[in-house]
Amino acid sequence: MGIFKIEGGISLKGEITPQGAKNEALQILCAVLLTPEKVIINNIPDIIDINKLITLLGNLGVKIQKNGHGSYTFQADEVNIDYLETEAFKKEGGSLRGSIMIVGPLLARFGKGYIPKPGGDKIGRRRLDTHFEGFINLGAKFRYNREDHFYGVEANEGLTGADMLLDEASVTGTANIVMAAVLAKGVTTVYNAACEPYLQQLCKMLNSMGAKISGVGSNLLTIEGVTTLGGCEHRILPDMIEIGSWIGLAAMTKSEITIKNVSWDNLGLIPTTFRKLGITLERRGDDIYIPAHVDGYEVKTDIDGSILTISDAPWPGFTPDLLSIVLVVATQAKGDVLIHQKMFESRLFFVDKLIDMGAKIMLCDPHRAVVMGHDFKSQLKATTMSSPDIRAGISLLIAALSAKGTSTIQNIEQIDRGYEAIDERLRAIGAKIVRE
Ligand SMILES: CC(=O)N[C@H]1[C@@H](OP(=O)(O)OP(=O)(O)OC[C@H]2O[C@@H](n3ccc(=O)[nH]c3=O)[C@H](O)[C@@H]2O)O[C@H](CO)[C@@H](O)[C@@H]1O
Ligand SMILES: C=C(OP(=O)(O)O)C(=O)O
Repeated sequence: MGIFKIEGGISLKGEITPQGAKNEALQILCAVLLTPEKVIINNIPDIIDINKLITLLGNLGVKIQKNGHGSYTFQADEVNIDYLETEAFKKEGGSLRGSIMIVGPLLARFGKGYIPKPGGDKIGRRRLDTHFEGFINLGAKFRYNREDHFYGVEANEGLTGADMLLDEASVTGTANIVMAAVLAKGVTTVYNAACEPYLQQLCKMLNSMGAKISGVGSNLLTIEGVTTLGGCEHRILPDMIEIGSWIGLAAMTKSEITIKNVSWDNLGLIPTTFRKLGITLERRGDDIYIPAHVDGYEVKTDIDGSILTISDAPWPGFTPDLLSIVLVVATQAKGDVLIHQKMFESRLFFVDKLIDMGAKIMLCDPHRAVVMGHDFKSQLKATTMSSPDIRAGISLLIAALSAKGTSTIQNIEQIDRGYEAIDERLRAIGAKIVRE
């Protein structure tokens, strides 16, 4: 397993361009299974999770052609559905969270879809009930093999549209159900649908392939089933979680950074939330300019003077994937912040490492931590740490870049899962980071 050695306490300067969005790309790649025609996808990030999914599509018989950096053509005209029954699939298929979204398209097009219990971050319980309840509503039969944690759905007679109210606004669950419903007979309505830009992009892509989805961007989707879908060309949005990571990095290292081509209109509450921490962000065209915060940043309290709380919520609420980054940035703010991670119960435990580095954090319970900012009066101290999940990993990396001395981060595959060539890109703006 690789490590990063990071010499901290150095201000960075320059421009950084976000990669394509990991969580959108996972949905979009699964959607290529819905048509025998060619689908061109641009701005695909070159990261471990995405490359694993591309390999999985290849193993299923999808023809894959690389057109250039981040651009691929896929053609699923000879899908080998029997691959789903192989030992190789049982081993590989569950190695990332995103692979769960092959089930909806396969069920819709071939009448069956199987998946081993998917992997992804160990950040708490990650149920799949919403996905499978959705498929059952469309007429599929559910099979679960408890021994080897193998899930399956079958619909020999095809799928039929239905009205459904999801038990929670699951991101991958909504994507899976939508991809099944586009080829079902009749009309499906999905209420309490997730509506992140990832899903809006998926629906736009499916509509450009001939699907009939309305309500895109809302929590009520109406899907009129069609019999076939055709090819298309799609471009993935910049990764909003990466953008948030760079905002946090800039503030915490007092760096002047411009984040290029961020697609502002798709950032939701992200700029507002960082501004609540006292961080200055300027919109320059479609870029974000962050000046060097030489005098630090001061947390804004609520109107009544009570302590600022930053919590996650389904879109258009603040994404849970940025709370670890907000937390690390708060360790150097002037003022206190309560971080409330509502969705996942094991995502805050990494604060132990920040406490070791000298941060003032009180973990109240698995969901809540109070951070008392140092206002740069005390610098974090370098240490050796291991990254438990992708976003904790980047947060620890940001902490290391701001800390005094040389830190070591182990288990960097966690970071590489979601951030493309992160060491190279950070070196380009002046970071002292080495991969060993
Ligand atoms: C590959 C991918 O796209 N992964 C993202 C996706 O995961 P994923 O699609 O797996 O996450 P879900 O949206 O299904 O749910 C995430 C967690 O939040 C809980 N929950 C969800 C909805 C809700 O209204 N209330 C609620 O409590 C669920 O029980 C679960 O524990 O969405 C998560 C939530 O934004 C993100 O952290 C992940 O990065
Ligand atoms: C939790 C995440 O990813 P995954 O759902 O793939 O584990 C994430 O992107 O922050």
